[in-house]
Amino acid sequence: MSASAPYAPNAPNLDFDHAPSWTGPPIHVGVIGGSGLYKLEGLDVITEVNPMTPWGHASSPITVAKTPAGTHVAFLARHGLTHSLSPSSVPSLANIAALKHLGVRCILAFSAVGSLREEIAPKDFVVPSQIIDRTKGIRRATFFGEGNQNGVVAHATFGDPFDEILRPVVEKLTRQALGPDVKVHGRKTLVCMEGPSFSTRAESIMYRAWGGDVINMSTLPEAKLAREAELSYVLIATSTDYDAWRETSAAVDVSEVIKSFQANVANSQKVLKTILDPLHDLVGDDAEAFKKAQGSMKFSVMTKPENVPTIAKDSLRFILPWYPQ
Ligand SMILES: CSC[C@H]1O[C@H](OP(=O)(O)O)[C@H](O)[C@@H]1O
Ligand SMILES: Nc1ncnc2[nH]cnc12
Repeated sequence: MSASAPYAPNAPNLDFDHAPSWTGPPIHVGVIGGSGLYKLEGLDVITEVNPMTPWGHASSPITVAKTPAGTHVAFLARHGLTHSLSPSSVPSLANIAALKHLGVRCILAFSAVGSLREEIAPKDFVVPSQIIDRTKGIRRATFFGEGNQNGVVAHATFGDPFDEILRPVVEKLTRQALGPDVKVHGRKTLVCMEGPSFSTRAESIMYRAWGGDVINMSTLPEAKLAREAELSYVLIATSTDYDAWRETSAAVDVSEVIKSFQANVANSQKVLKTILDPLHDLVGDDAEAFKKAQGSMKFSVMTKPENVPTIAKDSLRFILPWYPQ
C-alpha cells in the first residue's frame, strides 16, 4: 500500500492492495464530516490510515477512533483537513471505497445545508429521506462502466436514497441527543446542486416549487456510491442559512453560513457522542439493515462475469468482495 501517492480521480491505478486495510476490532460505522466538521471530539484516536484504492486516495487520512464504550469508528473529512477540496472535486469513489475496505457497513454523513422552508431555521438539524439531483454530470457517480471499470454495467436501486431502516432511528437518536433546544426535522427532501456558487433567487424559488426542503452541494454522488458499495448511508444535515428564496432577505453568502457553523459543529459533536455505539449495533451481523445491504448489488449487475475485463473485476472486488474472479 503506498501512502504517499497523489490523489487522481480516474487513475488507471493498479497500485492497490486487496488485503483488508484494517485487522483490528470491527469498524462498522464510518463518519464523513462536512464543512466545519473536520475531526471527532472526545474519542480516543487509535491510528490514521490512508489506503490506496483503485480510485486513488480519500479526501483525508482516515482516523480510526474508539468511543468510551470501546466501539471502533472511522472518520474522514469530505473536503480535506484544510477544506481544500471543492464539492465538485471531492474524491467520493476513493472515500467510499476506502471506508468499505476498512470493513465499514454504515456511513453517517454530515452536511451543512441551506433551508428552502421558513420552518427550517438556521441551526436546525434535518435527517432527509429524499434527494433531487441537480449536479451536472461532471462528477463521476458510479463504480461501474467508467475508467478501469469499463465494460461492466450495473443499475443500483435508488428510490430510497437513504437507508430506510436506519434513517428513522438516526432521526430519533439525533433528537434525543440534542434535547428541546435544537429542532430536528425528519422526512425532508434535499436538493443537491452543482457548486461552487450558491443558487440564484429564481433557482431557489424553483427548488421550493419542486418540493425541495434543504439544499447542499455534496450528498451526490456520495450516497449513490455508498449504495453501490452495499453500505447503509444516512445524512444528518445542519441548516446554516435560508438560501436565496426569501424576497426580503439578502441572498446567502459564506459569511452567513459561517455564523451558524459554531453551534452546528458543537451540536454535531453532541450527536456523535451518543449515536455511534447504537449505530454500530444496528449494523451488526444479525441486524436487518446489514443483512438487507449485504449482497444487494448482485441483482443490479447486468454484465455476465465472463464478459467483464479482468481489470474491472479486480478493482470491483475491492468494494464488493463477492464479485467473481
Ligand atoms: C460552506 S457552504 C457550502 C458547502 O457546504 C456544504 O458542504 P458539506 O456538505 O461538506 O458540509 C455544501 O454541500 C457545500 O459544499
Ligand atoms: N444555501 C446553500 N446552498 C448550497 N449549499 C449550501 N450549504 C450550506 N448552505 C447552502
